[in-house]
Amino acid sequence: MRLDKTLCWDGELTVTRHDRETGTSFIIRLDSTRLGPAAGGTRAAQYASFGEALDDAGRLAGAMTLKMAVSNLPMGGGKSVIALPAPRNEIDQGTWKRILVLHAENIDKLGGNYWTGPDVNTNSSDMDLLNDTTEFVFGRSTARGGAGSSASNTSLGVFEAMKATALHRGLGTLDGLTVLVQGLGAVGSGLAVLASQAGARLLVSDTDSERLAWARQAGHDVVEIDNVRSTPCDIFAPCAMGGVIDSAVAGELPASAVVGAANNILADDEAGDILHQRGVTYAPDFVTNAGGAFHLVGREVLGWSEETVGARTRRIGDTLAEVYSIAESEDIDTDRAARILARRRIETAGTHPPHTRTAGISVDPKARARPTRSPVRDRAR
Ligand SMILES: NC(=O)c1ccc[n+]([C@@H]2O[C@H](COP(=O)([O-])OP(=O)(O)OC[C@H]3O[C@@H](n4cnc5c(N)ncnc54)[C@H](O)[C@@H]3O)[C@@H](O)[C@H]2O)c1
Repeated sequence: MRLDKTLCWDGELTVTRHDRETGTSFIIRLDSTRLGPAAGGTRAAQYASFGEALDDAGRLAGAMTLKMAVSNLPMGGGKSVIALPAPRNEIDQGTWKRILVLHAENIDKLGGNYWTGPDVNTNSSDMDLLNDTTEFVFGRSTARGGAGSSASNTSLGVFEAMKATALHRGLGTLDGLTVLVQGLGAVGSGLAVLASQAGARLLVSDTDSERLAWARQAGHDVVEIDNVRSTPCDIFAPCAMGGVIDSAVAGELPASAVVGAANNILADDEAGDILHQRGVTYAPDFVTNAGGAFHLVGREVLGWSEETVGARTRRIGDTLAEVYSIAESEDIDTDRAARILARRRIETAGTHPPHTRTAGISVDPKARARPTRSPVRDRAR
């Protein structure tokens, strides 16, 4: 039998559904539940084909497995993709609500083996709506018992990663170093404040003029968008979007280290290797930006206190030290080293038997709002 490449994905489970009324396709992929229930956001986007949407869900679910494992979170990796019939901003409120209710039904049927949160084109209000139907949701609004924005904790984690990387690279503390932050959004602006308080000189870049005005007022120097990757600095911090370092950029980047919040900073496999050959220390993004997961999953799924979330986030520097040690001893790039560390943690963990996974992570019932309405459960009654 000849199978399409997208169907030969070797994760644990793929769930798909199509809604003829709205023309929407739903995909949930569970890459691994070895460490606990799979967790990963819900991405809503238009795709050229169903295969492309399946591939995206699989790739993103795999990245979540690595992020959870390397961060020692008792969760696996999964991801949802909602393949929309039109751009998100052209979908009316009624249609969007129907789409979310159907998605929530799909999640609920997985019985706690998959938890979701916000991602591209979904936000905390959407998570509240999902939570009307299923309890397996994090990233809800504070009014609904959610943990609120994860951005400031992500900034803290990236800051810890930056300090650890500067030390590892022989640059000492951040005091006096030049840090270039690309993207002054929720995470980048918080990072800029922390790095500046630690004595770093800030270079910043953004497409938004209001954010640049804020930066100028704070005394930071602005770099033109097109010059970001050719401006010399000690630490380059991509905090806008992924794919900013391809092999060509890696070969020329005038920085000693790269430490940012953006997901998938490296555009291709060679980029990490080239940075390694050139002695540019790259802090793998799925290690540095885990503060967001600690905040949302920690508070809303695992029932952690704010103190525990903070303590776990400050240990991101220790995880990076382990990654750097593996990279040095095996003479490999740091991205590969982080994947090795994640896989070691997955392989040494016991397999969770089915139906005990949710119990195994001690979900705090007080931290959870029961769904007000569950079409799936209501039908079962
Ligand atoms: N928020 C979190 O907790 C979290 C957690 C993990 C990873 N991340 C990742 O970190 C990154 C930043 O997240 P955020 O929540 O701050 O997003 P955000 O949307 O608040 O900020 C992004 C900023 O980048 C700017 N920008 C866009 N294109 C740009 C460009 N070409 N050059 C310079 N600036 C540009 C935007 O104007 C905006 O200010 C994203 O890639 C996100 O996926 C965020």
